[in-house]
Amino acid sequence: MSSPERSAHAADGGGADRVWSVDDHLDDILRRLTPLEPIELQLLDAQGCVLVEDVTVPVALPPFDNSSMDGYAVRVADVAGAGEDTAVVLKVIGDVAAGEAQLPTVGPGQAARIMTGAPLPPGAQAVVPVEWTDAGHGAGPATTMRAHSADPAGASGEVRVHRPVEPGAHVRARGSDAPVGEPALAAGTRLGPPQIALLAAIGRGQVLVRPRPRVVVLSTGSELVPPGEELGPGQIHDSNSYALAAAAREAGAIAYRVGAVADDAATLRATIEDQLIRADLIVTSGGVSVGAYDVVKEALSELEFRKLAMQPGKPQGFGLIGADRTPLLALPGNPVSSYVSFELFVRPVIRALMGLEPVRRETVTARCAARISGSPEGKRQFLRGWYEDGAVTPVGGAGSHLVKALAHANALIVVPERSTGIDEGAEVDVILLG
Ligand SMILES: Nc1nc2c(c(=O)[nH]1)N[C@H]1C(S)=C(S)[C@@H](COP(=O)(O)OP(=O)(O)OC[C@H]3O[C@@H](n4cnc5c(N)ncnc54)[C@H](O)[C@@H]3O)O[C@H]1N2
Ligand code: MOO
Repeated sequence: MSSPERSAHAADGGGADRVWSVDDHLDDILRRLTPLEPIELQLLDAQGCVLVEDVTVPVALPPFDNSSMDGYAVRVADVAGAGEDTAVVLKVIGDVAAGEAQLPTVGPGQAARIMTGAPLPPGAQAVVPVEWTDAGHGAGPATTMRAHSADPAGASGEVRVHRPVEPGAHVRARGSDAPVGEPALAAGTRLGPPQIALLAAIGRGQVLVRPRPRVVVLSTGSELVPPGEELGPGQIHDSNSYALAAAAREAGAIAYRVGAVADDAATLRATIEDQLIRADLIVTSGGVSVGAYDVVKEALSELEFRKLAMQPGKPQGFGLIGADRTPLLALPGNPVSSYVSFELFVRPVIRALMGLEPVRRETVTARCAARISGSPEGKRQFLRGWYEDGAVTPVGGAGSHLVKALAHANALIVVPERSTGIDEGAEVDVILLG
């Protein structure tokens, strides 16, 4: 936080007239949250979640010595003298396919056909790839084995081996990936596809994680109609509930979008109370300013409604509601304001509930490709921009109704409280979106 902001905040003191800085508002919200209780989830349901247990390897990975090639399991001494012109002839005693439980024993002068992933049979010490043999066909070097169904006799007869092998060649030793008892994943690890692969490989069907928060999103406004429906006089399409639900999902939450609620405090209150049963977090848009129809304020008097030193996103509401003290963030209704507010406050809340760090998006420094002017002094302004190759170009103006420009931006340009603009070519902080 910059020092001018601190002093602005200090000057405001506490109380209802206090103007909150962006950082103080977020810190205050985060301070009043507790991460969700860990639960056991099936592996795929745990994707993206944070592990809260240390997982150790219960069975060796791989669990048995197995072949890394399609070929022949052999005794090393038998093929020591094999060469291009001095093929060694071995008796083929059977097939070992992946999943085979009954293994033939490979004796001196013998070989077993073996497939990738199949257990190395007793007696064998290495695998000769099929390309180093005649595959049992009596001709020159083979490139492949014929399918067992087309060539069942290939599992018997003789094979000519053209090259020697070292002990352990083309064999993946038991425990060579992870021995029994070794730490597999530590508590605090976020489970992406590779971590899920490891958990599945070591046989874990479910794991203890912090779950994804269930986020109920609802918009308020009697002017709102869903996309897909015709607009009547004075009506607009509800874009916020869609944007916020999409953003919640992208942040890792399970989002439930509730249709727009009309500007009626009793209806809004009843709708929110109905939703509490399935909510770890409620996000509303609209109805938090100073108008006569600003129903969120009216319906949710237990929330704290604040003015923030930011643009867009000045009016914000926050509180814990219902018996379970469910956090509720009431965002302003202007579409850009609600989205920017989501990025700055709701996304960190979702991540904090999931135990994910860092909770804030990455900020980089960029060269400003065009002059920015008219930023409100004393407020942190978040302009939409396109960031590429270390430079950022403003997209659209500062208006908090400019949804199209928002859709063509990939970053938020942060104009600090002390500045009223940014010179072309000057350095500026940029929050990267997506
Ligand atoms: N006299 C004042 N008026 C306003 C102030 C102020 O300080 N004094 N603050 C302005 C600022 S800043 C903002 S932001 C807005 C916030 O107002 P609300 O949160 O009460 O939002 P609404 O009035 O419900 O709507 C504002 C605007 O956004 C449109 N909207 C609302 N919901 C949606 C939606 N789901 N999808 C698309 N568009 C939506 C709505 O139609 C309005 O145009 O207040 C300023 N006013
Ligand atoms: O502060 Mo409002 O959020 O500009 O549009």
